Amino acid sequence: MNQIIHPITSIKGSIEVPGDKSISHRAVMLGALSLGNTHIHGFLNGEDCLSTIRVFRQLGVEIDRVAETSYIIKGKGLNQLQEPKYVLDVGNSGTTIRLTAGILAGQPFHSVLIGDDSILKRPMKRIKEPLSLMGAKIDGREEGKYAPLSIRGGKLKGIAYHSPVASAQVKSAILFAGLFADQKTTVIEPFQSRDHSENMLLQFGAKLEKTNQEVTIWPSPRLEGQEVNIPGDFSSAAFFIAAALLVPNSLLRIKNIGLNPTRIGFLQAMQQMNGQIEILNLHYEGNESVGDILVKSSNLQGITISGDWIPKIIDELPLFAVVATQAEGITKVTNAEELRVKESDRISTIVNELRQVGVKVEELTDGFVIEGKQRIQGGQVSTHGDHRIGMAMAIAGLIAKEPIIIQQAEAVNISYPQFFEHLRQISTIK
Ligand SMILES: O=C(O)C1=C[C@@H](OP(=O)(O)O)[C@@H](O)[C@H](O)C1
Ligand SMILES: C=C(OP(=O)(O)O)C(=O)O
Repeated sequence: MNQIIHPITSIKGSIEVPGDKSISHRAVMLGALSLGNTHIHGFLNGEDCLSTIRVFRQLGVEIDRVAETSYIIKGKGLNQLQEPKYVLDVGNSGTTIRLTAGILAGQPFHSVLIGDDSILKRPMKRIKEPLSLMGAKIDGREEGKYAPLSIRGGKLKGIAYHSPVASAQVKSAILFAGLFADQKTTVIEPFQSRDHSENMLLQFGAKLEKTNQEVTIWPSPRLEGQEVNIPGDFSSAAFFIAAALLVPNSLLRIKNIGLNPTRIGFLQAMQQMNGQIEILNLHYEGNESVGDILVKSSNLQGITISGDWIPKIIDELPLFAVVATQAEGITKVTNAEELRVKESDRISTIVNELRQVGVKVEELTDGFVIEGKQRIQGGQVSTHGDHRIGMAMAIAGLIAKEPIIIQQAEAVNISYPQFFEHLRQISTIK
């Protein structure tokens, strides 16, 4: 499907975005492992989270949709998942395959995880290694480098693991496996990654201790079903933050957004670049901070981002590249080599798609450099099947000279099916 994005004159009004993708996955998984029912409100009905529901249904969990974004998960407890008859297909979702692998590592049965062409290229050694050290038998294509993954789980040993990457998916897979271990399990990260798993494990009654870069979990006798109210996804809100900052005469309120400090590196970057952004109505929902974001059009200044900032802005970096084209001076991102192993190689994809619409970008092995205040031309681009590339290029289209046509635009259904409709609602067209 092609989607045409026309230049607009302003962004106005207020908007709510769908539920947080990371939290939606985890609510299904921990709900499945708990005793009693888990009521989820504000679930993201994007393809990735629907893949998680499908996989856990195949593991014998009853999951009922009771309203548009509300589900009841009828928990099986830690030890009653069923051996699946068929392979488990995670679609496009890295979070589903890696976190589910952690849970399956603790199950006394065999299972196979597969996914789409993009999943088959994403690195799996990063979870195979620690889960194998814990005692699970895991194999995959090219000596365990890639899915399909075959897992024979069982009784696990607690380990202390220094993860070579700052990845919440790796950390969460190990912590979930740690629920089934014989003693405590510790994960140490080079930089802190998002901590939704830790927050939710605590909410469901697990024994866990954390500092910024180190988390320890103890094996659990049981988890208890919970009420989970999922806030809007900051990573989805980020597209509208960028739109309101870049399009002149804009004022936008984005309501009920998750503002977990490990997720809002993009917000901090925009503020450091002189973006006029206010947080209103800040409060806690479960263990997560939530609030409204008020954004005004702004004159942005270039900045440099690297190191511990990267995990906190990781999914917003393609969008950050689009914003950088409009900032005064030079914007530079380094240490972001993880971008190359996402749904697409997000460094080369965003660099190439921006070049398609006339932007000059320097590609680095671990990031990019963009000199700002460039005029974006119109033209044809493609998502390359990557939802975040599609939405980032749509924001470029709002401020381009001519319309931008986005090919394979259906990719946005992975994390934000209503994205184009919502964008239209807040846009004033020329
Ligand atoms: O745990 C999660 O929910 C996620 C972790 C991040 O991936 P990594 O763990 O690979 O960094 C992020 O890019 C992804 O969108 C969601
Ligand atoms: C990288 C992403 O997700 P996942 O790893 O779950 O496929 C993303 O949503 O940008």
